[in-house]
Amino acid sequence: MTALLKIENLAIQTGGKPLVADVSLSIDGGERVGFIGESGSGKSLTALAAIGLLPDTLKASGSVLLGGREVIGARDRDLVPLRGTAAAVVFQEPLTALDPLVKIGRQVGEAVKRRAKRDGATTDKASITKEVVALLDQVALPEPNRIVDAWPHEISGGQRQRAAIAMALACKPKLLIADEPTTALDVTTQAEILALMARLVKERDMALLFISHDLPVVAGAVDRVVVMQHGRIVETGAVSDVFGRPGHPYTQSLVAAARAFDNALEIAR
Ligand SMILES: Nc1ncnc2c1ncn2[C@@H]1O[C@H](COP(=O)(O)OP(=O)(O)OP(=O)(O)O)[C@@H](O)[C@H]1O
Repeated sequence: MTALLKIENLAIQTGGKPLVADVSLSIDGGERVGFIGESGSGKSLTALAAIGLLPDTLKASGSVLLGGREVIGARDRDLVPLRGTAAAVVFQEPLTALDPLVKIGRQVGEAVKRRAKRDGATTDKASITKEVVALLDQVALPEPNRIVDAWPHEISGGQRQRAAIAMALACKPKLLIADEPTTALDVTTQAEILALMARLVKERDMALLFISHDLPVVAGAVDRVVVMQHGRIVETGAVSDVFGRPGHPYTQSLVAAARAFDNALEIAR
């Protein structure tokens, strides 16, 4: 089977300074992979490189095959058809994806329309609206008919993240990249969004690249984990192996910190 995403020897630099080095990683259809590591370890840059969204000031080398197409060095217009279809991204802050000046229904509708055009399906207003409402319903937004007409600031942070997920799903991506999708949310909402993503990934048989610095969150969301430190992969393997018997000192410290936190909660109970 061809991998959905195959990264080989990825390096990212700025003005000669290495930010990411020697990253190789492959994700097959339906696989759920977690990226874990401290802030600044290169997780987001690796994910952006995977879909060709690195800022122009950064230089990438190596190879990134997304849906069988080389991303590094490709022209942006050649990558546009891959984005949303081969892979779609959900960012930490939903307003990265949502335009604050455009109503939710119209934004999700634009994404649905792009998909319909690509598939040669009808793009009349009634069918687009119907699909938008169905998508908002799938991400469990209450009263989707009202939310269609809402501005982003009129709904909660958790609801905005649900709307951003609906937009990401509109093009039926094979791989969903979630970059700290719950970090900006309160704990209860975090749990709801994680449960939603787990359900959608399963129902739609998508692969998942889940980026987080929160070890318990990653452990619950994926099967395989990649640990990054200082721009390099230091350990990779099945969640149960890496977190159960961490080999690298950095992973050991992450696991120890998560255990200490768990114990503190236990004592407080
Ligand atoms: N546009 C940029 N120009 C220069 N350096 C950058 C740029 N974007 C990120 N960096 C640097 O690259 C390194 C890796 O950043 P990256 O955002 O990938 O980390 P991360 O692991 O995703 O962290 P976080 O969890 O905080 O998002 C950091 O040192 C960061 O400061």
